[in-house]
Amino acid sequence: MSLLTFAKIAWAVGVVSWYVLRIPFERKAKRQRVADARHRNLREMILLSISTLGLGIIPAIYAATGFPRFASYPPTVLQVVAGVVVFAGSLLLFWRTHRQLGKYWSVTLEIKDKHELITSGVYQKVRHPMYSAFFLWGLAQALLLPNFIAGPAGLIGFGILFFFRVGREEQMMREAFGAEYDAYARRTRRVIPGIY
Ligand SMILES: C[S@@+](CC[C@H](N)C(=O)[O-])C[C@H]1O[C@@H](n2cnc3c(N)ncnc32)[C@H](O)[C@@H]1O
Repeated sequence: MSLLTFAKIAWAVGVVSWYVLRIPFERKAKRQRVADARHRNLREMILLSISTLGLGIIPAIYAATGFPRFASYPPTVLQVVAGVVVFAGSLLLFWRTHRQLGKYWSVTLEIKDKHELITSGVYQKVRHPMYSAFFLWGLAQALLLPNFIAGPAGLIGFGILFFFRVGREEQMMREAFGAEYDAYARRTRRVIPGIY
């Protein structure tokens, strides 16, 4: 098997693992009644579509067909090994964030019935560890797919979702939790502990 084929398979295994890992949490979260869905709107759907394009559709087309071929370059062993390690770290972080958010998790922005603010564990130092995990996934994609378009598409697609969503998510949390969220925001960063 060539290094390129191995890298593409590693990327696909990572994506499928993420999908499978999420199934039980998705079921659990769906059972919880939604108290505030004001922020679940067309803008959110467009942002989610852009993210899916970058993290799923563009790399899947590249992995299956090699398109766009002109933007491809030969991968190195170090790059592929780093990609596998980063994807594994991303999946571990996903699992931990899902376990901690539990029934309060949602794909879009919403507040559940009797929603509680989680501030411990992976939520102790950063307010958006699940988004940190998505950025790690994007980085793993850039390392595993040696193509100047399909590789960075995940970081760009998810980056657009993140930067247009994060302020609104924090505003929604502030409205729901008031001073408790303000205090939490003061002692944490968004996605990188101690930095941002
Ligand atoms: C896709 S999840 C992402 C959560 C968080 N931004 C993260 O990156 O870990 C979005 C939902 O999680 C919920 N949420 C976000 N931060 C939370 C927290 N610290 N405690 C409880 N629920 C939270 C919000 O209700 C939001 O609709």
